[in-house]
Amino acid sequence: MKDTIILYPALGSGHLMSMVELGKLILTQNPSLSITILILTPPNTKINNNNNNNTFGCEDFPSITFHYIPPISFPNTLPPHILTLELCRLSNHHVHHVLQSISKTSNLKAIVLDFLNYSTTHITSTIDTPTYFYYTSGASTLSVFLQLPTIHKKSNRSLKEDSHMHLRIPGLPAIPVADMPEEVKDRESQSYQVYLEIATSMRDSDGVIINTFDGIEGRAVRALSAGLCLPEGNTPPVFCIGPVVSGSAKTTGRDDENGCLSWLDSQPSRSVVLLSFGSMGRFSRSQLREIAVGLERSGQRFLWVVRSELGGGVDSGDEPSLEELLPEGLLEKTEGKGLVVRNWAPQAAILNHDSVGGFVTHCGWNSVLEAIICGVPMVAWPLYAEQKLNKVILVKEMKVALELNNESNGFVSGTELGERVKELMESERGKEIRERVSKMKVSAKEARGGGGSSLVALKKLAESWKEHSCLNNNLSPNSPFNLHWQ
Ligand SMILES: O=c1ccn([C@@H]2O[C@H](COP(=O)(O)OP(=O)(O)O[C@H]3O[C@H](CO)[C@@H](O)[C@H](O)[C@H]3O)[C@@H](O)[C@H]2O)c(=O)[nH]1
Repeated sequence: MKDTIILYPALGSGHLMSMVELGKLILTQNPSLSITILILTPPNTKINNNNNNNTFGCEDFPSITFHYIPPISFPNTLPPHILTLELCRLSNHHVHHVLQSISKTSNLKAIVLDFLNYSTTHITSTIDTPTYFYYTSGASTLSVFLQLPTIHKKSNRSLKEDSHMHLRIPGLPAIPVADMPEEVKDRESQSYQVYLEIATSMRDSDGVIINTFDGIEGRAVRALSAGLCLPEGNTPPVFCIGPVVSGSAKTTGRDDENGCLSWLDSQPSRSVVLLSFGSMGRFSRSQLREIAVGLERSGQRFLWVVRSELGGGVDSGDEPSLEELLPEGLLEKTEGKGLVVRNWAPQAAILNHDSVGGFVTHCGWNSVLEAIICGVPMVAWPLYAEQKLNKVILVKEMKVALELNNESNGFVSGTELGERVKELMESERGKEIRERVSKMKVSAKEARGGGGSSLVALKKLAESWKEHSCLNNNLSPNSPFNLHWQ
């Protein structure tokens, strides 16, 4: 029987693609393993059986197979982050059946859950297969999240009541409580309970795989690995195997549907600022106009991926035109010097283009890593989730980004944006940031090269799997857990 690792990404392309890349990395170092990736189907949609290894860029990895979890129907009115968690919870009985069936023909060596799929630990805790988490953000934010159960025990106040204070965590700069994710600021909220459970599950797991490397978060990685962040002594083993980025970030792939790459070909080296805000970042019309004003004032060349708030709700597809959204004449005035594209652009390949010299980012971790491996300095404009924490690390610790001043409601003025973009591209401080990120680009390559820290961590991880002898007997159809789900 073949030794098999199960990977279970959360819903959403960022989580799925990152896990697929992790699978490829594992196989590159351990070719005798086989990998099964479980894929959640978005609620109320049909299963897409047409996807095969080619769809995920796995044509060279026949040992990776994909298993689609059948779709679940439930009201689509939940906020996206709760919907993701709920879908996983409701899919657990399917996952149990899948594990049962795979265990008949393979030695299940380990299960790797996206941290958002923590509810599947209810299943994995009943079977004798080690459970690991894949944390798709950095070591610094992981250190912060792992504190939650400790903070919860020590105080009965909500973080929102202490927003003027700072958290002191070994290996990290002082973290303003105001920059903590909104989801964990109110103890009475559902999301607070969820993140508390995620943190507890990660602490209790067999290990946490982190998409980072020593060269960018060395202090945080060392403090975390040495158990300094959790003095109670329950730090899980951590494996920093990054940077794991999508295939297109590593190549100069010419998938250029909306002409971004050919437009960049006509621009001077390192002259263009990219503005792109992840898979979900959307702005109000007034904020979009202010960005336009700021870009014009900055005098810099730009490539801007515009995504507006939807008029009639996310599902209506009701989107105003660019002409309606942007100040009159902007597109004509900036012709040749600026390119505005709608909704999506091949970001990784753009960052890899020689003409790009700066990046205004929402601080999503994949975007941060893509910028670092291309040596592109950043302006940090966090929007939601753990992005404000990433900003603190990018600005205060790694010193590869400039911070934007915003109003209490998050609104950024055109003047502020224009000044920061200009500072990044033209000032001495911008030059220092560029030099620092260029060094990190080199260390990213070293981390993943022979003898590099990430390959060493990956080897350690694979050794921990080898130690586990196959004991899948608890997956028998009569196990108490099985009865529970029937
Ligand atoms: O026009 C676009 C916009 C995005 N991307 C790609 O989409 C991914 C976006 O990932 P990321 O930067 O991590 O942003 P989110 O999609 O917002 O990621 C979620 O997941 C991340 C990893 O856990 C968290 O750090 C973020 O806060 C959370 O919002 C990246 O690979 C981008 O290259 C494109 O290719 N084109």
